[in-house]
Order: sequence, then C-alpha cells, then structure tokens
Amino acid sequence: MVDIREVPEADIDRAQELAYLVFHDRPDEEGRARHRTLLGHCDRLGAYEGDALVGFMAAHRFRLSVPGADLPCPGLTFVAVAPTHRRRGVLTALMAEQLRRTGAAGAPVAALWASEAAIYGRFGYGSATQGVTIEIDSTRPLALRIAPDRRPLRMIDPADAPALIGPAHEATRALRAGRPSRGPERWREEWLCEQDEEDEELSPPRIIALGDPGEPLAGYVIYRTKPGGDSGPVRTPGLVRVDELEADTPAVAAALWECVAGLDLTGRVSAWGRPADDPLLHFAADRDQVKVTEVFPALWLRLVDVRAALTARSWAAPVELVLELADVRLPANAGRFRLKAGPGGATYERAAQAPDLELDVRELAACYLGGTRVVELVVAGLVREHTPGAAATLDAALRTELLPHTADEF
Ligand SMILES: CC(=O)SCCNC(=O)CCNC(=O)[C@H](O)C(C)(C)COP(=O)(O)OP(=O)(O)OC[C@H]1O[C@@H](n2cnc3c(N)ncnc32)[C@H](O)[C@@H]1OP(=O)(O)O
Repeated sequence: MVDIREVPEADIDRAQELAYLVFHDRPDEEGRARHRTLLGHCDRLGAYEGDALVGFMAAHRFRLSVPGADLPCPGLTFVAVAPTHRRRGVLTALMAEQLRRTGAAGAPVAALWASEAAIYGRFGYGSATQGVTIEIDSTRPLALRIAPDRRPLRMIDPADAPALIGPAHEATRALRAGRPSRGPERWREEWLCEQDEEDEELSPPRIIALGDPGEPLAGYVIYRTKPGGDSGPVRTPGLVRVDELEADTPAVAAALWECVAGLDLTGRVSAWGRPADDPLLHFAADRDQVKVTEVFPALWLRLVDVRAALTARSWAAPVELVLELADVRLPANAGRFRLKAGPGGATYERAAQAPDLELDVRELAACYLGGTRVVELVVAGLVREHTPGAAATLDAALRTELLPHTADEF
C-alpha cells in the first residue's frame, strides 16, 4: 500500500538518490549540491511504502507567461518511480494528488518537460511549445541580410548576470508565452553554474551584452565553448553552444549572432531550444550556413482549471463557440461550455447547445498558448469539428504575434 505525502527537507537526499537511480545519473558533489538547493525551493510529493520512498515528484513554484497574463504554475520535475514499483500506478497516484493540490492552490495551469513524450498525455498534458536546434557553420563569416547594431559589446561577469540581464530576460516573458519566471536560484544553479550538467568539456558560461554604457541592455547572449581537437585525421572545429540569446531589435540579434559566430578558434555554433520563428532564420543570408537540425516538443501544459485559464488569457479576435470538452482526470472541466471571447476578455460558461468542437483537455492545452493550431488537430483526427470553420475561428482568436517559446528546461 503506497501512501502519497509531502517529502520533508530531511528526505531530500533520499529523493535525490531515487532520481539518480531512475535517470541512470551519477552527478558529482557540486551537481548534487545544486539539485539539493533547487529541490529545497520546490514543493515535493513522495510515494511512501511504509518508510521507503518509492516515488517522487517535485514542483517549482513558477509563474508562466501566457498571452496577456502571467499565471501561477507549478513546474513538475524530478518525477521518479523506483524500478521495483514501476507500472503499478505510483505515478498516477502522485499525479492525482499533484493535480488536486494545484487546483486547491488556485493555479489554473501546470507545466513540465517530458523525459519521454508518451508519458503525460494521459494526464491531460498537451505539447504547448516547440523548440528547434539551429546550427551555424561559422568556419566563414556569418552572412546577414540586415546591418548589425554597432553599439558596444561587453563581457558580463556571471556573478552579476541576474542583476544585469535578469530584467531584460523578465521583459521577454511578456513577448513570448510559455516562459517560466526565473528566480535567483535558477539563474545560479541552472543557467550560470560553472560546470555544465551534460557536457563537462564545455567552458563555464560566458555572457556578452550589447548596449551603450549607462543605458538598459539592448540584448545579451549566454554561451559556452569547447575547443576543437584532432580526432584521427579529422580536425573538429571548436564549438560555441548558445544557451540563450535575447535582443530588443533584429539588428541587436544580428550583432550578437555575428559575435558568437566570429569567435576565434571555433567553427560551429549550436543553439538548442530556439523558437521556430527565430528571426535569425530569416535574416541569415545563406540558409546552407544556418540550419534547423532538430524540432522537438518543449513545454507540456495542463489546464487544471480550464475556465480560469481561458478567461485569464488575452484573445486576438472575437470567437463564440460551444466546446464539448473531455477530461477524465478532472471532471469539473468536462462537459459543454460556451466560450465567448475577444479583445475585451472572455467568458466560459456551461451550455446546453450542440457543440461546435469536441476535444480532449490535452488538445486544448496544446493550443492554449497559440503554438499548435486547432485546424491541424482537426486534420489529425484529434478534434471533431461539428460546425465548419469553427476550428479556424478559434485559431484566429488564440493566435499570438510571436510563437510561444520555452528555453528553460526544468
Ligand atoms: C517531468 C519529469 O520529471 S519527466 C521524468 C519522468 N521520469 C522518468 O522518465 C524516470 C524513469 N521512469 C520512471 O521513473 C517511471 O517509469 C515513470 C515515472 C515514467 C512512470 O511511473 P509509473 O509509476 O510506472 O507509472 P504508472 O504505473 O502510474 O503508469 C501510468 C500509465 O502510464 C504508462 N506509462 C508510464 N511510463 C510510461 C512510459 N515511459 N512510456 C509510455 N507509457 C508509460 C503506463 O503504462 C500506464 O498506462 P495505463 O494507465 O494504460 O496502464
């Protein structure tokens, strides 16, 4: 018999050991200390069998940017079930309690990054943002179709970064939905930690900012490098891995990309987790030099309180539709509802009329930030359109100027 309850501070070490066991991980002391700090700032749920911890789940206390609003949003992480107890419903029990607590705390949405895409749909999570990996062949100068901003560049000490670039990052959260808040501990323990978690050959983080002295920053890039080397007869070029690049204008972005592509002794730039509508993909003059090498699901979103989530966001165009929503985990969300929304706000109330669209809550979550089109899900057979044009009308209302995007993997 498994009992779901909070994991006290005293059990964090056990939770870490369980997580390292199931993720086949063996972090060094610095990595363990970093995880401990992060978990200390999280809400923690455990599945206990007697005294033994057989399942674990942590939740960052994030806020998430959604179109026109910023909502409280637990960010699930460190989900782990002991190999001896897998496929007996332990995750299902943890998730039920987690959803219950999220609703009780008044958070309309919850989010996570999935280790495997097959796991979380059954719990009502939809894939809400996508990331792309961009690779630049920087053995030659980066060819651009626009003029880069020529204001000064300067190195920033990582210790000063949260204070100096934190406000610039915070401002980007309103521009793109899907971005979690980043507190000091996440800056320190995730973005700016000396040792990269996945590749120990990478340098510590380097930060370059652009802007006139005394003025607010116009943009910044956080990157790490790896020297080139001889492997057999082939010399591999040095690598620049871009972790984050944010810019106020296209010209600032062009200057920062040009800067990292021009670093001496490197010949390749790899930027993981960029938005699919990254302006670089348009202003790069040679798309043989700048390539998208990977597209992947990034943030998975759960609408825990559908009414609260829909009425909190802004709407790009008027829409009035009856939705028939399925939600087997949270029945309060299930049934027929009239969504009436537009630039002035939204209402979402139970309705008796025949539905225009019929869908599962996971599909609504996938479309909620504007990153997936309802029309695509109709074509895929996942949303049933009873009134012709209803999906396109809903898409026009959900649309955002820029695609939602999440660089923070957690
Ligand atoms: C947000 C994050 O932290 S992502 C990290 C997730 N953790 C990991 O990948 C670590 C390794 N894996 C594990 O610890 C576990 O296998 C977990 C957490 C993925 C699943 O835990 P379990 O307790 O075995 O899940 P549970 O028994 O509740 O399964 C519920 C359902 O999900 C399915 N399921 C569980 N894991 C997977 C999977 N990896 N792939 C596909 N289906 C899965 C089960 O088959 C079951 O289906 P059913 O309801 O049709 O029978």
